[in-house]
Amino acid sequence: MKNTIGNLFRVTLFGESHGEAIGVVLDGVPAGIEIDKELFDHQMFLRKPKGTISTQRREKDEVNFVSGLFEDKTTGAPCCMLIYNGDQHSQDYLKIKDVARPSHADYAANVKYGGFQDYRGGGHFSGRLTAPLVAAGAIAIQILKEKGITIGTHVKQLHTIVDDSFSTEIEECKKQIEEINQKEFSIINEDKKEDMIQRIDEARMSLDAVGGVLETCVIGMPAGIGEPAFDSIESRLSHAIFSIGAVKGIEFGLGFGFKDKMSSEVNDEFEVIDGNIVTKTNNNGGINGGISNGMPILFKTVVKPTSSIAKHQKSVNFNTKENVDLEIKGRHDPAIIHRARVVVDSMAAITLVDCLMERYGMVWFQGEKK
Ligand SMILES: Cc1cc2nc3c(=O)[nH]c(=O)nc-3n(C[C@H](O)[C@H](O)[C@H](O)COP(=O)(O)O)c2cc1C
Ligand SMILES: C=C(O[C@@H]1CC(C(=O)O)=C[C@@H](OP(=O)(O)O)[C@H]1O)C(=O)O
Repeated sequence: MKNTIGNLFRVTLFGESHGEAIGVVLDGVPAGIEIDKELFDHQMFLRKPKGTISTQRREKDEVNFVSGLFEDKTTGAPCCMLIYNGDQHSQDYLKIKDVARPSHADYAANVKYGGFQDYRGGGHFSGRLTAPLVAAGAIAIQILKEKGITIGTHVKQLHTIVDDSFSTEIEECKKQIEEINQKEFSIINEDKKEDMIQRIDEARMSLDAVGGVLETCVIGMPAGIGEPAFDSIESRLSHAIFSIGAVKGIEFGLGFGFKDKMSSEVNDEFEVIDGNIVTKTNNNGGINGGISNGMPILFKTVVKPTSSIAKHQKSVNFNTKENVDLEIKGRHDPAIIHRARVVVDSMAAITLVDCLMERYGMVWFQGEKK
């Protein structure tokens, strides 16, 4: 299994949804950082399921720092964060242990691990594993914040309901990011919120699920970060964002919208404002040649509808090789997208800290000497 991402700021993910615990080891954490407890707890809170629009599994998601923290500050040693599981209903999975849930990882994992994988709750493939990613991401977000870099993600589209986009005016966009980062349901145009929540509830009541599109903006990223070709910021971010279950697509800036445009319509022309080089538009999402150009980094992520739905489906028993009728019991998210938004922020932050470290070194982030 490949469970580590990052070059200098490295995240190793472990655990299973119905095992004793899940967690991360975060290596390359600069020393002397005092964890902002309020920000940390807030990030964990944003991922937690609430109400009827999320899974009914209720975990405490308390993060235990096992190492790397001394007298409230990071020591520079690997930071191991552990989250105990407590609300598993493993019997829900016993009956379907050899049946592939359509669009989930069961069949593929069974082939790869020869049936030894923990099938309960999707095991290591569960969305539950995003809790430790958010814990690691909270530290990355704090590190970026201290350097004036902010990240925000909102539900741009839920099924067919569309939210406004981030403002093209940087100060206004910064304000929007601050606002959405406080919201449990991340949306720019509040008038759309009830419709979206209702759509998720309708999906749940009809034993179905919905997906959508997240839009992410990073402001304050300095120009000149990233590498050409293989380690472009686009590839690094994509690698990280695709580690989130249910993500099926990502586009930067105008992305697929470039397909029917003329260059003269979409080229980002440069200009100098108050001595700073900026672009008039940002169709390239703040990245040229794989390297940041100082404009906001903009990308969209498609999150598919949750695969485990209660509606009757056709599948197979991969042991007996028989066709079977499947009705999934259990406590699943009728939509993932509103919880995934903070996971996207987290994975983006982890990636960008890593990219910044490669350019400026770890000392750039280190706390004041005692
Ligand atoms: C926060 C979060 C919650 C999720 N909840 C569920 C769930 O309740 N039921 C489910 O079938 N999939 C859920 N998923 C998605 C699965 O983890 C994912 O579909 C599965 O691992 C297969 O990966 P793939 O969809 O990327 O192919 C969730 C994902 C995330 C990020
Ligand atoms: C528990 C969480 O999400 C889980 C993600 C998940 C999946 O298949 O990804 C399936 C469900 O697990 P279970 O069937 O054990 O209730 C969700 O509840 C969480 O995110 O904390």
